[in-house]
Amino acid sequence: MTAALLTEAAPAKINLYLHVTGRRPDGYHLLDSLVVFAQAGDVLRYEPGPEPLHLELKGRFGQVLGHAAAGPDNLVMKAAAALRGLAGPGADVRGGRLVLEKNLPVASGIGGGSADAAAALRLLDRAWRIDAPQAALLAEAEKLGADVPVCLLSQTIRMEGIGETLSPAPALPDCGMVLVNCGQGVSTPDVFRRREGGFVPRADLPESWANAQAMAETLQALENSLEAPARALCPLISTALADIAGQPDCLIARMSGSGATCFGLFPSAEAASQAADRLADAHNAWWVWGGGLFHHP
Ligand SMILES: C[C@](O)(CO)[C@H](O)COP(=O)(O)OP(=O)(O)OC[C@H]1O[C@@H](n2ccc(N)nc2=O)[C@H](O)[C@@H]1O
Ligand SMILES: Nc1ncnc2c1ncn2[C@@H]1O[C@H](COP(=O)(O)OP(=O)(O)OP(=O)(O)O)[C@@H](O)[C@H]1O
Repeated sequence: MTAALLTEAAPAKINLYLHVTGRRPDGYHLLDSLVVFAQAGDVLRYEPGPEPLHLELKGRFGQVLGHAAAGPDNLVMKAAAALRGLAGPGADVRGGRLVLEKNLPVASGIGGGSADAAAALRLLDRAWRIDAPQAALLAEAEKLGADVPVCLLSQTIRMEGIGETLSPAPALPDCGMVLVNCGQGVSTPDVFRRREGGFVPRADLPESWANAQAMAETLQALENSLEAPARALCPLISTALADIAGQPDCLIARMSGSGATCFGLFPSAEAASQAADRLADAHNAWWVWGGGLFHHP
């Protein structure tokens, strides 16, 4: 198998809006969200070999997860273990080295760990010749985390239920995106626990938008229901949102997922990249990225 086939992108997930629409008896929250993926992401590589499967962490945020985090608790290794259970007689399950280039901040609302788990499912399904049906991969993804099914597909999609109900999204216009993370990890369960107030209805979306401006107008009327509790835990979210919104050409600034990463939408990838350069100059310890959306090959 060529190197290209043994490499998988794990793009960042961004919730353009996120409504908490209800709560299940087991405590999990029902959501309605428009999910897109950015060209920013982690990268997973696999070198098959005779030794037991193991994981190495590289990249700016590899250290944050720490050495111990390359063990069985890493979502990549959990995904590999789940995939072994799907292997039929024609499969060629091997050991070897997985290398995770961790470019995305950890516990940051852009699904880094979920994207890594999804990338591991896609990559090892191919490399080990398991060729599992997509429904079987989605079922394993669901067990690994609420965001893993959407990350398995890594395409613009509407996400409902607790994350498992995926349906086609409106056609997106061309646009650019800036991502800003202040460096403070935010725990997803803590943010859900701190949420106050009632539930928010499912959004009413058009079939498509004529341009990024029109999409931003729709999003202005929607919300991220987790933004208030996340701001209470991490006040720098408010600074990040104000700084993104203050950039020329910014159409809207919002928080993704359970935070703390915030995004801004721009009319083009170029405008986003210029805004990112300015934001990075102003906050050189923060993680800042600007560019286009990820389109699944
Ligand atoms: C906030 C989002 O990022 C939006 O895309 C996701 O819903 C969170 O997805 P995730 O990080 O993969 O979440 P999981 O690892 O499955 O769950 C972490 C914790 O978040 C809470 N949780 C998560 C998803 C959900 N729909 N309702 C919840 O209440 C639960 O307390 C759960 O124990
Ligand atoms: N490969 C991984 N990358 C990042 N975190 C991982 C990984 N494997 C396990 N984890 C654990 O998962 C926790 C959540 O990290 P992650 O980066 O996925 O959160 P998040 O960006 O808030 O995700 P979401 O948007 O899905 O809520 C981390 O605190 C970490 O301990």
